[in-house]
Amino acid sequence: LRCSFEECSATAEWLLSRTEIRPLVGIVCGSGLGGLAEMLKDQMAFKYSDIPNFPQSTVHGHAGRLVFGKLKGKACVCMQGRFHLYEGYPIHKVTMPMRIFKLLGVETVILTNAAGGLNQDYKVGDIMIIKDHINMPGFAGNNPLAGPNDERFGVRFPSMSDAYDRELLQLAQGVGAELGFGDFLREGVYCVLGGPSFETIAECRMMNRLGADAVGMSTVHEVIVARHCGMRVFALSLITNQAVMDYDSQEKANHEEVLETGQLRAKQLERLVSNMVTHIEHNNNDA
Ligand SMILES: O=P(O)(O)O[C@@H]1C[C@H](O)[C@@H](CO)O1
Ligand SMILES: Nc1nc2[nH]cnc2c(=O)[nH]1
Repeated sequence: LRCSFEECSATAEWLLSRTEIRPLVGIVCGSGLGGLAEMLKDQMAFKYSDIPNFPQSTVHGHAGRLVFGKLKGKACVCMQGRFHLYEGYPIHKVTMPMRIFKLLGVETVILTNAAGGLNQDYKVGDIMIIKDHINMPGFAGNNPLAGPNDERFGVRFPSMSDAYDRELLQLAQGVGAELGFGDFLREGVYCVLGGPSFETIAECRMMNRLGADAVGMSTVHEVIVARHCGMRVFALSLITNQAVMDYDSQEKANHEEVLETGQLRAKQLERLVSNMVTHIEHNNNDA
């Protein structure tokens, strides 16, 4: 079976036998946002290539390491590099790390990504808290839960109307306001596409009309699998570029700009995430 319970358990046990850290929070770093992992203290890092059954990172800006450590005293695990559909991985491989998180004991997942801004009020450098998503590959049947369902992970038909935890969203708003980030902190809808080509002008206009505020190539698949197995989810997008909506514009989306904007806002993003982590409540606080 693809990414079966047994396969995921073997990977989780391999990791648990090599570190004493028992993470309650799992973090995923988006393009150019790998600095988040560097915040962890008492680090223990594994290269993806050394972890049994783990995919490899192939994208510039995604280091390919799983880092365990403490963030302000809280045990965390951080993916420094994620997997995308356009790398050629089947969708269940893209999301497999969420099941590993679950089997490591993670209760809360924090996902980050770099995204293009569709909302005309957004500026490059804005941080958008994701309140909901539009799953374009899902419309075409490409859902990470397609195939036989293993009840040990979750139910056949999981709800997605509560995908993004509202308490965590409130917490992020509060922490953001305390840090003085109000001017560039937003809340909106993220739309995922398969990539790797960036979208056309007509596609951007369409998504905007459909209610999307930002567009990207990740996160949603991971959210679905994380929710399926009962972890709480918080996600945010760094708006690294304005989606091109106008035929008179000479702008063109490019990955270099995405990584550069990541660097500009990295420190603020790290502060937002680390301050949030200190406030997250867990059922099991003995790790
Ligand atoms: O992993 P994320 O979603 O942050 O990466 C985005 C989407 C593409 O992988 C890349 C495009 O620049 O950034
Ligand atoms: N699809 C998509 N992904 C992105 N990641 C960062 N910027 C963009 C963008 O404009 N479009």
